[in-house]
Amino acid sequence: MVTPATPRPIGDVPHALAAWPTIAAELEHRAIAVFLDFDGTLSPIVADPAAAALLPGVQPVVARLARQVPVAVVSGRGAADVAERVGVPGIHVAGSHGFEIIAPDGSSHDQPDAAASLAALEAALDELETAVGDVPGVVLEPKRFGLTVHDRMVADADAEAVRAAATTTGERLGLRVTHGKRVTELRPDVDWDKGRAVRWLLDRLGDADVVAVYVGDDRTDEDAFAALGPDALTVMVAAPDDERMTRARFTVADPGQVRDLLARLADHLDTTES
Ligand SMILES: O=P(O)(O)OC[C@H]1O[C@H](O[C@H]2O[C@H](CO)[C@@H](O)[C@H](O)[C@H]2O)[C@H](O)[C@@H](O)[C@@H]1O
Repeated sequence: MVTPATPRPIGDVPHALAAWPTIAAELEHRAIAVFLDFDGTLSPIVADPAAAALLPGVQPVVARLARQVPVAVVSGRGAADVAERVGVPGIHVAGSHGFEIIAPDGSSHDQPDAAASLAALEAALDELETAVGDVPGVVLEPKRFGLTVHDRMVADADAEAVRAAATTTGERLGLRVTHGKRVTELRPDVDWDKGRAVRWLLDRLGDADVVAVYVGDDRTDEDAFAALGPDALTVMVAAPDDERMTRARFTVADPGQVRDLLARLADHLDTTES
């Protein structure tokens, strides 16, 4: 059982690139597995969720890492959607916040209790199409095991009503409702999240001593930081003046610094033996 690290203000968390010598020493001669969030981590946040794409230079470094160590992308997006956007073969992809996992050989694993919520998710989509589908700027993004209601492109005057409608509908249908970066997310109300998915993947890698490197930017990534505990190399993507709390051990400011950190990790793996 892992004891989660204690949350602290993001501004108090050391910067991963400044702390690189310490990190490199910690990783020396250790087996590593890399877990990466997508939106806000590998891909800059943009207004239209359909337009999100890897930051230039990220794909080659993720591909390079995937040739060195196990790599998984862990996203709130649907697994097929995020796999296509990342476009790197040989990696695991955990989509719908970890409810659907695609292995490098293409085989897939759905969290077994999630299917019971498929009817509720369909009903939520129908209801919200009627209730808020015509509000200018609203984007409804259904995934295999989730529904995201986006309000980033909605006028400020309407955004709260959109969030309230999504919350009310989700709760009435027995779904779990969470709020992220200008999104209301509906998913199965099952004891499963990115943290459980990452631990599930680690169990299958078959090396109890592997060090998990996890990089993410949002509340759902905090579930992974908590599940991995203080021995993992957890990195929060956030500006130093961000007022949130995090359980991550390090920060970087943006996806450009994520790319730089991953490149350092790949260089390190080239020069050391695990
Ligand atoms: O776990 P993640 O990979 O970070 O996915 C979380 C949600 O990210 C996406 O929405 C966010 O990014 C959009 C594109 O930059 C942005 O428009 C939106 O405001 C953000 O919340 C994605 O569209 C969702 O499905 C994910 O659940």
